[in-house]
Amino acid sequence: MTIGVIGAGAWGTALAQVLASDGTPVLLWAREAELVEEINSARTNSLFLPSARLAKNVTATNQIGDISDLQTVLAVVPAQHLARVLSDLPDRKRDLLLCSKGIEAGTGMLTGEIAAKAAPSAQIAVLSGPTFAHEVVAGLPTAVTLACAGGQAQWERLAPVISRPTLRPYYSDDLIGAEIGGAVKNVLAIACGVVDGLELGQNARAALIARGYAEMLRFGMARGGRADTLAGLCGLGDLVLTCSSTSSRNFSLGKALGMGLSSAEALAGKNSVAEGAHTAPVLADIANREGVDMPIVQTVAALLSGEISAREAVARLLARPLRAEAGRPQ
Ligand SMILES: NC(=O)c1ccc[n+]([C@@H]2O[C@H](COP(=O)([O-])OP(=O)(O)OC[C@H]3O[C@@H](n4cnc5c(N)ncnc54)[C@H](O)[C@@H]3O)[C@@H](O)[C@H]2O)c1
Ligand SMILES: O=P(O)(O)OC[C@H](O)CO
Repeated sequence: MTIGVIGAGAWGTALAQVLASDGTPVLLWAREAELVEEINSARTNSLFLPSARLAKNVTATNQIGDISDLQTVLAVVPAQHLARVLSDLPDRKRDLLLCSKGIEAGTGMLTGEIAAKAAPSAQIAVLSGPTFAHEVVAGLPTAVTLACAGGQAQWERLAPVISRPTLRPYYSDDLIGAEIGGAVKNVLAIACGVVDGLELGQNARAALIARGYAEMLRFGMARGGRADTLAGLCGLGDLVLTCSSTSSRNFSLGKALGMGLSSAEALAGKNSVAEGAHTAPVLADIANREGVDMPIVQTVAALLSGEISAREAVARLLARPLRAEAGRPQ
């Protein structure tokens, strides 16, 4: 059974390759015509994942209609483009796995809400977790959360289709928790990158991870997600990964901000996406509106907009009133 993958960025390419590693045919939709040609002839993706060497059972196409009849489709385009791209895919009853991590600017929609609108006949699942694409494509062991809207029945259908010796999914039925973990950790990784850029030390980074996790939990639970989901691969697991490495585009963006660049300077000329830069302002707005205390997220949004400098961002967080660590803010 052929698996469809929409989006040939780093993550779509890595997923296509790992799924093809047992001989399964994979059809990969790339937006860039020259990339289709490169994947099908040279079996590489020099634009988004230069380390990848793709199996011959990965076929690229520029026509999203070619994916139409496939029963299992992974959507791996940046969250800001998901609605547009899905609107080009004929709506069918199928399993649609959402693999991007972000909140749509303007609407504040999570990827599941975007997909429910654009692909109402599909049964949705969210695949998320600590997953650097270059490690997955190299065949290194990786575990993810697979949150299934269709519950156990969908999981039993999808688990054998998605699992591979180096890709281990864990079942969840909490789509909101899985989506929020992935979206919020990107913003927190920017904050941790700032700490690195300013050379503030590892104590500060660990403090940001722990206090950031408290923000992720508050927001996730306010939106109906569960704490045990956010304690798992798609929440804490991904937070720790992304906050610890310059392999993360979000962490690297934060590091550049910490070193004194503006967000425009730090993002200039990049063809890869740092989702946290798009998610931070909309997440900060939603948190404000809904009264969810998210000081780190608010500070990252202010830094990205140029309202404050990196040093002012740190000073702002350190000057907050003292409070209890656990429970609701007083
Ligand atoms: N790279 C990773 O390691 C990784 C891992 C897990 C999840 N993700 C998530 O996967 C999603 C895709 O990220 P990526 O790393 O594959 O992307 P990328 O940064 O490697 O590439 C950018 C992607 O955006 C697409 N794009 C650019 N403009 C577009 C437009 N107007 N319409 C549609 N598509 C457009 C490009 O075709 C390309 O596929 C993001 O939400 C990201 O957070 C990435
Ligand atoms: O490079 P980043 O910051 O987009 O992170 C990639 C993945 O989401 C890590 O799980």
